[in-house]
Amino acid sequence: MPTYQEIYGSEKWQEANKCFVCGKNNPIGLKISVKHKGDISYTTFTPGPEHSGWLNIMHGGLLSTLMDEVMGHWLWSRGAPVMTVEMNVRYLKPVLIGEPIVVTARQKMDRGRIAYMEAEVTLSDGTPVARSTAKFIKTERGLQLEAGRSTASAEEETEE
Ligand SMILES: CCCCCCCCCCCCCCCC(=O)SCCNC(=O)CCNC(=O)[C@H](O)C(C)(C)COP(=O)(O)OP(=O)(O)OC[C@H]1O[C@@H](n2cnc3c(N)ncnc32)[C@H](O)[C@@H]1OP(=O)(O)O
Repeated sequence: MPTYQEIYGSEKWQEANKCFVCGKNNPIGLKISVKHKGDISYTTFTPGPEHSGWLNIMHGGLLSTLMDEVMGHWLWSRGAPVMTVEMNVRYLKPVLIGEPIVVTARQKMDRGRIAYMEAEVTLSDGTPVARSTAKFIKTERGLQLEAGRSTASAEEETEE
């Protein structure tokens, strides 16, 4: 089986990437790009009406999705293929439709197989609007599932 670097690092994958958040070729996706600087990863996003929950307010689930993604990219881009196992989210202020936001993530602690991450969403003037802490597990299980194996056979796989 190819390594995750071979799959996810290749141009071919960039084309095939159907990730709802970062896939450039997902027609209904958010199509964000995550950047990395020092010990943080970040992205920017401006919600449109299609990202609403309450009228004129960005859906909170999408704020969580963005934080999950940027925390995930922090780890992937630093050599750890991971899956999210836990997330806690605090919504501080509503984000209005059309209001640009910045999503930033960093690692709090690396404890072997589990990475403890934190993320924050701010408005462009720096006002915090949401925060998250999360745990990610280092695993290539998602890749095994992607390669067409069943969940049951992936569960039998112990070497990672
Ligand atoms: C080349 C670079 C390209 C870069 C460009 C690519 C970019 C690409 C970016 C993608 C960014 C994605 C961002 C979205 C990320 C998702 O959306 S991931 C999808 C959502 N998450 C999932 O689907 C996970 C579902 N859960 C599972 O599949 C399984 O539960 C898991 C996580 C694989 C764990 O399975 P398992 O290994 O059988 O679990 P288990 O034996 O119970 O636990 C293993 C160990 O972890 C511990 N553990 C498990 N859960 C927890 C927990 N919640 N807390 C603490 N410990 C825990 C256990 O205690 C155990 O510890 P030990 O006993 O070994 O000491």
